[in-house]
Amino acid sequence: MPVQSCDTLAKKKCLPCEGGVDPISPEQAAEQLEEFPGWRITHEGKRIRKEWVVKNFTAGMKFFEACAQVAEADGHHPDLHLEGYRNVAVELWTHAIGGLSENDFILAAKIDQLPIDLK
Ligand SMILES: C[C@H](O)[C@H](O)[C@H]1CNC2=NC(N)=NC(=O)C2=N1
Repeated sequence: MPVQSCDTLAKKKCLPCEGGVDPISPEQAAEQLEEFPGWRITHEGKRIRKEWVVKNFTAGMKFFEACAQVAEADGHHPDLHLEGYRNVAVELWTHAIGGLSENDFILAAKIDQLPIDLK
């Protein structure tokens, strides 16, 4: 996958993924993440993750609702974490291939454009 800007990726739509393709390599993922401030690679290169501290629990839930809208529109879904009532994390990976695909970076770009009430 060639390195793309967040803007370019945010204009794309996730494609249905039923498996049968190789995940993006950790090296390619690291290169692509240079375009994504605040995101990092986890799980030996199989996921990407970003964390925020939001104003309060409601702000976290509102952010998750906005993430849900984007996920449902694109048919690709994040893992959402809300701990300690305001520590929010989003993890993205393509379950069908057990690793990262372009879909994960498309969704990350769209999630980064969502409103979020920070602490
Ligand atoms: C057909 C459709 O692409 C699949 O059911 C989708 C749904 N959402 C998904 N979300 C994520 N993160 N990974 C998947 O493999 C996935 N598969």
